[in-house]
Amino acid sequence: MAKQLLGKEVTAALNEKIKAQVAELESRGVKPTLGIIRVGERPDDVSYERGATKRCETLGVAYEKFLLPADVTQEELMATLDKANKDDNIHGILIFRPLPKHLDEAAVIKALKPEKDVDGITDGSMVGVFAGTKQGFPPCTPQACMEILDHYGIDCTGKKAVVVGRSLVVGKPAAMMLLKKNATVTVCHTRTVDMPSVVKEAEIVIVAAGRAGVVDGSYLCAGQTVIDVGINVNEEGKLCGDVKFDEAEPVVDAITPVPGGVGSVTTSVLVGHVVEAAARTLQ
Ligand SMILES: NC(=O)C1=CN([C@@H]2O[C@H](COP(=O)(O)OP(=O)(O)OC[C@H]3O[C@@H](n4cnc5c(N)ncnc54)[C@H](OP(=O)(O)O)[C@@H]3O)[C@@H](O)[C@H]2O)C=CC1
Ligand SMILES: Nc1nc(=O)c2c([nH]1)NC[C@@H]1CN(c3ccc(C(=O)N[C@@H](CCC(=O)O)C(=O)O)cc3)C=[N+]21
Repeated sequence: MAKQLLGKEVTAALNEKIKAQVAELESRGVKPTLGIIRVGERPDDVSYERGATKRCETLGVAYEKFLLPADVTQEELMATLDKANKDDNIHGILIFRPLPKHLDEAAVIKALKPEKDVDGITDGSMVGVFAGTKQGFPPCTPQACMEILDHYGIDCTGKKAVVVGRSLVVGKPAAMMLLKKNATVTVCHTRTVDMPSVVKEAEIVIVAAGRAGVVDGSYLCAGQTVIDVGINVNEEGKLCGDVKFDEAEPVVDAITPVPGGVGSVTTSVLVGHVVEAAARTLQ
């Protein structure tokens, strides 16, 4: 039976640190505040927003929502972003993605102030992850994966790691972060040949494909740590990951559940970035 790597154990430690920083900032007259820009009502945007705002509330961080209709024009969206960029009382900005197809996402990302890029989507933040320099913030989800590994003392040095997925939000930055931790990293995607044997070779597996059950028991073996990033809704309307948990759990050493794993750590990391962005304005 695998050890379960629980988000709430990881967030407990993170949250204490964040609360202390919030108290310190408040004593200096700063209330850390997150600006949330949401276009339309996509269910996964709404559920991420719910998780993020709840986390803000429990940690004493304020938030302001900018809700725009799904058919908003590029000009209106840019004007909203400009307002949030210029507002000194907003320290971090979260823009849900992907944006509806009629909008120019690249132009929106370009316009976001790097200091407020708490979700790590600007080019500057990416350079930070890839070159190891400190600008912007690392994307929250892959950072949450690293927080889980760190919290449970899972050392990556010299280990074989596989990342399933190569998106700019999760897969690619996760691979860079594992590399920084001295793992030997392989990245799988839809064109990978014989994925089961590639994944089976790894000691650390991060799965971010966005397909329920894409990794089953045939990919896994004893000795592995599995981090399941996927958030999918199954036929019964329940949240489930990209890994077949029932097949993985009896086999591997350690695994994150969905829900209760990466997702809950992601929101703490996000709020931590807002607090850090607020602190940087005082430096
Ligand atoms: N826990 C959290 O906080 C968060 C969770 N998520 C979840 O993580 C998952 C991934 O998100 P995201 O990276 O944005 O998704 P994308 O759809 O942008 O990327 C998915 C990646 O997985 C690869 N992939 C898809 N299917 C397969 C397959 N059958 N075999 C191998 N590779 C495959 C794709 O390959 P190719 O490039 O070849 O198409 C692509 O690189 C989603 O379930 C999302 O909901 C996302 C953000 C935050
Ligand atoms: N710029 C941007 N960054 C994102 O990271 C991003 C995005 N846009 N658009 C939408 C997707 C989807 N996504 C979710 C994250 C958590 C839950 C979720 O359900 N979280 C639960 C916990 C789930 C669990 O415990 O695993 C919670 O926080 O309470 C859902 C969806 C982020 N995304």
